[in-house]
Amino acid sequence: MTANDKISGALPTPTLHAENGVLTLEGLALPELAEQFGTPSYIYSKAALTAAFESWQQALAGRRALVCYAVKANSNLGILSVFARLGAGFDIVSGGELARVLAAGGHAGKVVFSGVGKTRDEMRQALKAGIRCFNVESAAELERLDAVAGELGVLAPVALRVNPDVDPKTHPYISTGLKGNKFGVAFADAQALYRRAAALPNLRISGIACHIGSQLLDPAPVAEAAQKVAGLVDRLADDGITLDHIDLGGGLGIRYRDEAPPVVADYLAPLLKVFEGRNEELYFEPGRSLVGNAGLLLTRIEYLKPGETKNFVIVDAAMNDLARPALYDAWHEVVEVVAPSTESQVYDVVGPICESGDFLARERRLAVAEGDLLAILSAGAYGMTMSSNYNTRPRAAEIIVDGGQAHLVRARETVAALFADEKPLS
Ligand SMILES: Cc1ncc(COP(=O)(O)O)c(C=O)c1O
Ligand SMILES: N[C@@H](CCCC[NH3+])C(=O)O
Repeated sequence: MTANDKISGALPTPTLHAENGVLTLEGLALPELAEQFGTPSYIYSKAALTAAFESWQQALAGRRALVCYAVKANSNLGILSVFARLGAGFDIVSGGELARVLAAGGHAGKVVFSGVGKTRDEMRQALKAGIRCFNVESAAELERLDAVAGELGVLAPVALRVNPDVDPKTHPYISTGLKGNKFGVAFADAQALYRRAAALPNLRISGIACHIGSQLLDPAPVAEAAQKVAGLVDRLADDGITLDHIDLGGGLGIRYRDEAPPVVADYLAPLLKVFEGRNEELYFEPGRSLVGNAGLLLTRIEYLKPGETKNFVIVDAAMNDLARPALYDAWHEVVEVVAPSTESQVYDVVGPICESGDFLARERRLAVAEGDLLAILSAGAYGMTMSSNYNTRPRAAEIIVDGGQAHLVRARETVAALFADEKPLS
């Protein structure tokens, strides 16, 4: 077995390699990045981000379509600027995300605004910026948007997010298109709501949207939802309501462990078949599939702690940095950054936070010693964006590597900054 084999087998990030027994991302050695930027740090590969975006664009070539990156997956300005330059649109769920997109050089005219709880302020902000479309999620929101647009003297472009009641066969916390979910308007109510929207003076009906869930590995439920939506679009046309776009949401899954998600072209094929011969522009809102495997979390081992029933590796990253394992029992591959020379043992990889749920991985065979580095893979999506300051832990630094250069795109937080806006009671 070579030193490289000892690090790992197939790595899910296309630009992550083992070279002479050391993990490198776009040719940059992870131990040197740890020296330069400290740990824990999120490290992303621009080439991997670009390749992921291009696979969407290639799969949609020849079709009028807009890929709106779902900002919630990773909202760092560096990441957003990469996608903005590649021509992406953006799917946002808050005024904060809109501000980020604009600060990163994204165009408001390519922004769609999803979410069930848009405030009046957020509506005003988005209308003034001139976003492409509001994905409206309830009757009450429709009325509010009409009123806010009326006050500003503008027309609000709208799509209704419909709930097609299709089972996406994913984790219950991240399925969004079933009847019991808070998202979207009931399919059966959609036609009447479109008629209502058409009667409101300050709305311009633009499209229809749906999103059934995340980490989808099977294209069939999405195609089923698309079929339902296409039927509804035809019934709306019979009512004299014509739509210029159909937004099919995000959801394509990635490989964390041994999943076999379809490549983008195979995921889209059954969907595109549904829309063959139709003229509506298609929008997509992928998040995870664009960033998930373009990033990793680099962490250093503080202690090895043999336990009574299990062994622990205590690292300097924790559930505040990467919440997915604690929240969903999600699996992230953990890899030694330097080919090990010691014997392996089975460990739980845990952080310093005072919660038994503070684990990053459980029951992993690792050959490690105090001070070694570990890479937690597939951490580019819903990693940093779901991080917190629990236990007054400053959040990690974020770095984008690009063709041999490493760019710090978010400095590590300082403890002082964490309570700068607080004061003791006088
Ligand atoms: C409306 C909407 N669009 C897009 C996404 C992005 O999903 P994913 O990261 O699974 O592609 C989500 C999250 O599930 C969402 O709720
Ligand atoms: N946060 C979830 C995905 C949520 C999708 C948002 N609609 C995850 O880490 O898998």
